[in-house]
Amino acid sequence: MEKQVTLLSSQLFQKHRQVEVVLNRSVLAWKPVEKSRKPCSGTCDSVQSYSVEVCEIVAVRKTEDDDQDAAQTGKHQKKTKQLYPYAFTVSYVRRTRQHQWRCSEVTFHCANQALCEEWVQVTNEQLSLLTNRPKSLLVYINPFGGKRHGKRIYEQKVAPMFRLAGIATTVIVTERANHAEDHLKTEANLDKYDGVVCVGGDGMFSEVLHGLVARTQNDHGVDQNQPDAELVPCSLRIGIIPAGSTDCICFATVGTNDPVTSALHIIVGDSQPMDVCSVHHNDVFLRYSVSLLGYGFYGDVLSDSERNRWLGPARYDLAGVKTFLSHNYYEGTVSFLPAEDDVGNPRDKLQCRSGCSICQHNRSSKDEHGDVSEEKEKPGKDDSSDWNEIHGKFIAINAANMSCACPRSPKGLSPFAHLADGNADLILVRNCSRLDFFKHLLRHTNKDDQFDHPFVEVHRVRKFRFEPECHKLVSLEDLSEPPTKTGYSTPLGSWSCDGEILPEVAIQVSVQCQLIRLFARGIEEQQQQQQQCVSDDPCTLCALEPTTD
Ligand SMILES: Nc1ncnc2c1ncn2[C@@H]1O[C@H](COP(=O)(O)OP(=O)(O)OP(=O)(O)O)[C@@H](O)[C@H]1O
Ligand SMILES: CCCCCCCCCCCCC/C=C/[C@@H](O)[C@H](CO)NC(=O)CCCCC
Ligand SMILES: [Ca+2]
Repeated sequence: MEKQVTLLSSQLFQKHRQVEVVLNRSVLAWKPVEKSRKPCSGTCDSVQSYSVEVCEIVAVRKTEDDDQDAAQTGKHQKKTKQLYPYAFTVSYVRRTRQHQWRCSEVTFHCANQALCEEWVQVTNEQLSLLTNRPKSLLVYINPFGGKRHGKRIYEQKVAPMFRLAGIATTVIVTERANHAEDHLKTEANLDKYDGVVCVGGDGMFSEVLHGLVARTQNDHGVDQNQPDAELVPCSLRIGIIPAGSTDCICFATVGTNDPVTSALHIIVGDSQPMDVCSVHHNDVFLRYSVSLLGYGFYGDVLSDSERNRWLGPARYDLAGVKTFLSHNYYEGTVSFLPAEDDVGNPRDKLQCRSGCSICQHNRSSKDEHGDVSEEKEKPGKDDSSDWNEIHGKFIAINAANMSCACPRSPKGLSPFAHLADGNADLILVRNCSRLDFFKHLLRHTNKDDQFDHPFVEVHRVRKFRFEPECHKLVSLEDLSEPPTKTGYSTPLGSWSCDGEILPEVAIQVSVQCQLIRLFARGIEEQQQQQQQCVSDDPCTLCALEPTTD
C-alpha cells in the first residue's frame, strides 16, 4: 500500500486532554498523547485513536468565541481556553443505525493562532481537491408532498448543512404540479449548477427526472419519441431529500428515508448511476420510470388513491385494502427480451449494494460521454427470435427497475433487482385465489420469498411489451364513455408509472442503462456502518453528539 504523506501533525487539546492530531491526504486522525491516555471503559480497544476520512469531512472552520463559550463552562474548560485560546472545529459524517448518517463535530484547541489557521487552511485545501463535491445546486421544494413538511424539513435540517459545507443554492418552492419539470425543460440555466435537488416524494423526483432527461435530449437533438433512440445521459446529478409518501427511490438508493442522511450524501458528492425505463405507445413517448411500472393491482391502487390525496400517505393503505377486496384480474400478452446470462437473475439472492459488481460490470457498456461500446451494438441482440411471449390472466404485472424497497416493504417488490444493471425484473402474478394473493403480498413484508408461488413468475428483462386482450373491438359510436381506452370490450386496467397513471394500456418498455446519476452510493453493507467504538465516556468520539438532528 502507498505510504501516506503527512501534511500536518501537531499536539493539540481536545476536550480535557492533549491529543496528537495528524492529517494526510486521505485521513484526519487523533489520539491522546501518552501522558493523558486513559483506558477506555467500553468495548473498543484500550488505545483510543480516532480517524475520519477526508472525503467524509463536511467542513472545517475556526471555532468562533461564542461556540467555545457555549461548549466550555466548567473550571477545566476555562483553563483550557486560557492555555489554548484558538480552536478549530471539524464537522464530519458519523454513521449511526440503519444506514443513517449524522453530522458530528470535534473541536481542537491550539496554543497559537498561526497553527490554528494553518490547520483550517490545509484541511480546506484537501477538501477543495475533492472535485466530485457539488458547489452549486438548484433545489425544488414541493410544499404539498407527503405530510406537507417539505419546506420545513429543507429550511431546518438541510439548508444549514449546505451552508456549513459552502454549497450555494437556488431554491424554488413549487407553486403547481409540473412547475419543476417545466422550469428544468425550458428556463433553468443548468450550466450554473452541479446538481438538482428535489425535496418531496417519488412524484417530485419524477418531475425532476423528466425535466432533466428531456432537456438533455433536446440539447443534443435526440427525439424521445423514437423507442430505439440512444438517449444521452444527464450530466447533472439528482439529490433526493425525502419528504413524500413512499419515497422508495431514496430508500432503495440510500437505505433510509432521512433528510439529514440524504443531505450528507449530496455534500460528500456521492454518485450512483441509475437505469431509467422509457415507456412508449407505438411511436409516441409516454413517460420514464425508475421504480415501479405496475399494471393491474398497483395501477388500481394508484387510481383509487388519487381520489383521496387529502389523506396523505394513508391514501395508499385505504386504496390497497379496497383493491385487494375487489380482486380484479386482467387478460393480455406480455412479450419480453431477456437479460444477458451474466447479470444474475431475480432470485439469485445477490442484493444490489454499494459498489455492486453486477452494476459495475455493466458500466463498461457506456463511457463517460454516453457513447455506446461495440459490445452493446452487436447485431442480432434484439432479434425477434430472442423475445418470449406469455399470454394469461394477471392480477398484477410489475416491472421493477430496482428493488423498490420502502418502509412498507423493506426488501422491496424485487429484492435482488439492480439499480444500474440495464435490466428490470418483470413480475407476473397470474389469477389466483384471494388467500393466495394475500400470502404473496404478505411476503413483501417478511423474509419469505414472494416469488415462491406457482402463480408467480419473474424474469430479468431488457425490454418488454404489453398488449391487453381485446376480444371484441367495438366502434367508437357504441361507446358512451369518453374515448380514452376505446376499442376494447374486456375490462382494462391502467399502468402506474412511478405513481402516475399512463394514458395508454398497450406499451413498449426499454431499460436505458445508467441514464442518470443520483447523489447516493447505493445501500452500504452493514460492516461499513459499524462505529469504531461503542463505549461511553471517556471515549470522546463515541460521546460526540450530532449537531443536526
Ligand atoms: N406546488 C405544488 N402544488 C401541487 N402539486 C404539486 C406541487 N409541486 C409538486 N406537485 C406535484 O405533487 C405530486 C406529489 O408530490 P410528491 O411526490 O412530492 O409527494 P407524494 O405524492 O406525497 O409522495 P410519493 O410520490 O412518494 O407517493 C407530484 O407528482 C408533483 O407533480
Ligand atoms: C398484507 C400486507 C400487504 C402489504 C403489501 C406491501 C407491498 C408494498 C410494495 C410497495 C412497492 C412500492 C413501489 C413504489 C412505487 C412508487 O413509485 C409509487 C409512487 O410513490 N408508490 C406507489 O405506487 C404506492 C404503492 C403502495 C402500495 C400499497
Ligand atoms: Ca435495473
